[in-house]
Amino acid sequence: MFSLFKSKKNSTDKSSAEDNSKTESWTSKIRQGLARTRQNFGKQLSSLLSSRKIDEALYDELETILLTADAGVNATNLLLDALRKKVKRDALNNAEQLKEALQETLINLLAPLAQPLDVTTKKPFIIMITGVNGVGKTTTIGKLAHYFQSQGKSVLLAAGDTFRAAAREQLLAWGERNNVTVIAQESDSQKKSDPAAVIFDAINAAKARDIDIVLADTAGRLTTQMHLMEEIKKIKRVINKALPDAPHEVLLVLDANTGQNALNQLKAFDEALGVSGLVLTKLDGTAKGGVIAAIAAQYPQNPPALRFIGIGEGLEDLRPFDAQEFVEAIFD
Ligand SMILES: Nc1nc2c(ncn2[C@@H]2O[C@H](COP(=O)(O)OP(=O)(O)OP(=O)(O)O)[C@@H](O)[C@H]2O)c(=O)[nH]1
Repeated sequence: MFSLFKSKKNSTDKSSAEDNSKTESWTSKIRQGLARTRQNFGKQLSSLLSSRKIDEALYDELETILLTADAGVNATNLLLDALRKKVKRDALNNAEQLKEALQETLINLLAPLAQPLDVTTKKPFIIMITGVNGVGKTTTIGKLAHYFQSQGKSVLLAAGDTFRAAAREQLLAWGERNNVTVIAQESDSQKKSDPAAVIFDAINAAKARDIDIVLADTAGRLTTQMHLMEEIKKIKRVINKALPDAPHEVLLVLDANTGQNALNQLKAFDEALGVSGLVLTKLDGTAKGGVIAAIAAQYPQNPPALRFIGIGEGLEDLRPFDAQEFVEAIFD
């Protein structure tokens, strides 16, 4: 009894130690991933806030810093208004207090975006991945599959990007390495590519194999390519035929480098498909992580669910979005 208890305790200690080291490694990873934004935004802030009194000139400079970090006009105004109120209410009078107040204001703005994806409500849980060309859809699918597998879920991939041959190969290679089934059409150039049919087959395979999650890739498309926007609507309809009430999640992948244009992409894909969640990729490649604030401020009443953020090309470089963790990582 005692030894059982002891061994259990040891294993709990071990797993909590593992959890702690995982958290720590993610914390340092996210700091590293967001280094550019921190160097741009955090450093400018630090120099602005060091040894300055809180006056109109400081607010003006802060406005410029937020705008250059791609926070956009709405988010910048919201943040500055909230900050002014806080300064007044709490009678803040030094830069260090202002910095803390800004962190808090930012966390308040971003926190509503943090809505984790619950994949346990359906089985198989069908996730359709969309977005414009090159934003990182296929890479995100590899990372998501890795993430869900690490949570003990079984995953099946549908190579629905039949347009770009490399996307199919990318998924197949990933599936082979990680022992995940990938449903793809045969690489027979004579055959007409039909992304909807590939995803339809994948859903049936997932049902037959009792798989937890299907990740369906789709080809990149510009929102102005009307025929391709019609095609993606059709893919969604076909998914729904394969499994009523699916897809359970329409994930729009946005590249953090696209700045304010991300808002236009969100609007257009949402109108076409009804987007239920976002992934913001390549935050490591940009000094302008402020786009996240722009997304939050665009829909203050009904903020979109930012499910995951991508901070690198590696399999581990994707995590659920956490507002506090993010804000702490962009401050010096
Ligand atoms: N630095 C960095 N690179 C990323 C990230 N996510 C994806 N990439 C890179 O972005 C490039 C495009 O990624 P893909 O996954 O092929 O993009 P896609 O959206 O599937 O592309 P299309 O199918 O052509 O629309 C690749 O070189 C990826 O390695 C990220 O979070 N950080």
